[in-house]
Amino acid sequence: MTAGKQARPAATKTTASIALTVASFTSTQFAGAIKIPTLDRSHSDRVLLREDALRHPVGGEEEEDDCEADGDPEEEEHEDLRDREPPPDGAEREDERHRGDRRQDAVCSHVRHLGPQDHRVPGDYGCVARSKCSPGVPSDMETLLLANEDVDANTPMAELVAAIRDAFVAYERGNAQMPAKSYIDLPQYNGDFRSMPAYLSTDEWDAAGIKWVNVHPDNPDSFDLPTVMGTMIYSDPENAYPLAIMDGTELTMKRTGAAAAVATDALAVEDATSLGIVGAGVQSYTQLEAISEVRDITEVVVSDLREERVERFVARFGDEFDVRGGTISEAGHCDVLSTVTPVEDPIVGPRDLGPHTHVNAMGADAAGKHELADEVLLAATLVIDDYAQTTHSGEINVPWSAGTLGDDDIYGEIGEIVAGEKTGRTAADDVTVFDSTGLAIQDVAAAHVVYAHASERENGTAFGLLGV
Ligand SMILES: NC(=O)C1=CN([C@@H]2O[C@H](COP(=O)(O)OP(=O)(O)OC[C@H]3O[C@@H](n4cnc5c(N)ncnc54)[C@H](O)[C@@H]3O)[C@@H](O)[C@H]2O)C=CC1
Ligand SMILES: CC(=O)C(=O)O
Repeated sequence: MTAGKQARPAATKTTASIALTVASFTSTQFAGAIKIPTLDRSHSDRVLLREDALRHPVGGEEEEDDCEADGDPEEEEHEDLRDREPPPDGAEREDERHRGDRRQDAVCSHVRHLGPQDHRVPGDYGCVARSKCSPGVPSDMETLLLANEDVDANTPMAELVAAIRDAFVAYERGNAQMPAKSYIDLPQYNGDFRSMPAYLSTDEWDAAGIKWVNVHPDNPDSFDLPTVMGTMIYSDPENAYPLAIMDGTELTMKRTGAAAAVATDALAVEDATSLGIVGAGVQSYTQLEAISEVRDITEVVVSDLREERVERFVARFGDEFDVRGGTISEAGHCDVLSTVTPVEDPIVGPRDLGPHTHVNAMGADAAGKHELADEVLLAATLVIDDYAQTTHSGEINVPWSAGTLGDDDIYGEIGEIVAGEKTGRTAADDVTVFDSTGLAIQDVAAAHVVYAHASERENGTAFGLLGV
């Protein structure tokens, strides 16, 4: 065990969050974040637009009376397994979409550029959009339907990584409510459903929602569908209005990559330049996209049982990185390794890793899944995302249930590190492991980013879901 490693039992979790975790495996905590501006001026102040701050350096007090966004939040195009065309620029898609006039009034607002007193690190999103509308009787409210391409086009990765970091901090400080992920197991279909509700409050915004998501590993071969598909409902925490319904599939890919990036930033060697990926499926793409935001990755080694997946990955990133297929051990000897497979028998042993490799163990997110050999977990500085979820369904769930690995072997939660309560990698650390199960607060934070940009750019389709 690495010097300085400490136990991280559940009992040390903040009272509010652990109480909810233990008390409820059903979804009762709803509500979302970005505000319907017609209702409340103060709440609409919380819509955060990082790009605007990039256009207007911190320090200005300038105010504008419109909320047009002229930036493209994600220049980089992204492909998924289903060969979709890269999304057009969101601003250019406006004409293609139905849009209610009243929603334009509701969405539009006023952009206040942050002064120095507003600047904060981490998670500096820049400026704050707010409504110029007065509070009033709720009427003509509409819900924004955001399809896959809308989510993709409105999720700038650097901003998402910052938002996920903030979400981990909020959770650590007890400013989030997140029942543990609940599962509906469907062994007859080799799959399951999960419900993932959360509310979180950062220094500058609060947000809430729920993701309904599945894992069906046979889907690609049997139905030409992704293994993981999700639907996200993003609601106003103040009045519970459903602000948006968005594709949770793309959202999951992005926020899973962003979580790995936050952990990599905290735990990988500073000068990491190489990334290995084991499992070249849907989630693998955003591992590279996100991790390259926090380290100067130049070399990538990707490993998969299926050669066509490796080839596809190499084709996607070959122009940007020195990327090649390789063995698990070659991938594991990179500075950073992300494992994103659904295996139940470990495929990464101690000899497959370099002396200082940081491993993002992303694939194990259900009871029985297990990618890394127990020897790796026991020798590593082991960081988890959430005690209740990782002991139930994360990378450690199998050895923890067997008693092979105990609480004393867990160094801490990622929130403790990014909140500054525990140190990240030190010179004494060898292999580090981040055990990610995927937290609902990640989805809510990601939805917050998507909704802010999509509504600002008037992307998506607004419709009167509730008729109020
Ligand atoms: N931690 C988190 O937040 C999340 C975790 N996941 C989990 O990540 C895993 C991957 O998800 P997707 O990429 O969506 O699935 P996918 O089905 O698209 O990709 C999985 C890949 O793993 C490969 N693979 C399977 N066994 C392998 C082995 N022994 N060696 C090398 N490669 C192997 C498959 O050929 C496939 O290319 C799943 O277990 C999923 O449940 C998914 C989303 C979020
Ligand atoms: C699939 C899953 O468990 C997640 O999105 O966290």
